[in-house]
Amino acid sequence: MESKSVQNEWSSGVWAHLTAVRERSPLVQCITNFVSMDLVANTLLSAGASPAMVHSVVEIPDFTPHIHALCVNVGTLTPDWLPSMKAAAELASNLGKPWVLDPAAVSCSGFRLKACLELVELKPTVIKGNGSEIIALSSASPGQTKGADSSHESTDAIEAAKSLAESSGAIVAVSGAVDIVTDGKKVIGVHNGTKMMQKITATGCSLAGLIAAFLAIDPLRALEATVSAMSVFGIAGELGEAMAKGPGSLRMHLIDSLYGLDETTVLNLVNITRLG
Ligand SMILES: Nc1ncnc2c1ncn2[C@@H]1O[C@H](COP(=O)(O)OP(=O)(O)O)[C@@H](O)[C@H]1O
Ligand SMILES: Cc1ncsc1CCOP(=O)(O)O
Ligand SMILES: [Mg+2]
Repeated sequence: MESKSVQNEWSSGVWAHLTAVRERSPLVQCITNFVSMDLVANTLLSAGASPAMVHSVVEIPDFTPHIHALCVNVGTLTPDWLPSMKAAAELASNLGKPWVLDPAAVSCSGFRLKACLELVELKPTVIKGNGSEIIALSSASPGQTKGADSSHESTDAIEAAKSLAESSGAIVAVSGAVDIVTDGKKVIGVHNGTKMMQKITATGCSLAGLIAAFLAIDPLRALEATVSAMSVFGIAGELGEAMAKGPGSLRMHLIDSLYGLDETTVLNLVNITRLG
């Protein structure tokens, strides 16, 4: 159990990050899958950020220099999308802009795994996946696939996450019942969220987009910004579930709750611990 003062430090950090996103409204470029475009954009808007789903390779040289952060998600990857992802990632890295890689459903095919390994070479600030995705990417081998869903607990992926963080230089975030965030040494657990979030497609993708927005306002503290984004999204899910009748209405209430989050609620509900 964390001491009260450590918990308070995390809670006030989470609130400070959310306030900064609302005040500064960072521009977040998302090259994401077709399933998730709507929910990712609406999640970013509700949090106070400004989403732009710009993915054509011909637009990247003009547009990417203006963004504050980038999110790349391979959930519906085809060969013609990969050059855009690489161009945007490379430009973001060269310009010192933070970017997030979501290796969604990385185990679907050898093509997707190779693409993700190539994207990792372009130095993402954060890699966010579910347990199965992080285990597959870390070992560079696909294993069994359940598509975009995880067949592992996030806690099964702690060693894989640490090893991927060490080899890539990225912060690695594993979503699940407990969200795990590591820089390869420190391991932080975020205990916010609700099981029903798994029953809404693209909540993991939306979380990756939200992490990009939080990185935009605190790029030098990528681990803390990632922890804050995960906690905020989880709290919105918890509040949303209390009003929801099922996944359909949770989707709506999650967005509304994220939009309406206030300081007292955030300070009361943040649940973050050091796991290692
Ligand atoms: N069993 C659970 N309990 C609480 N929160 C969960 C649970 N499973 C997933 N979540 C939350 O749902 C969101 C999406 O995570 P996840 O389902 O792991 O992503 P993905 O859709 O990429 O597999 C995260 O905010 C995560 O914390
Ligand atoms: C169902 C599906 N199929 C390809 S991408 C995708 C969405 C995955 O979203 P998430 O990773 O947030 O569950
Ligand atoms: Mg996912």
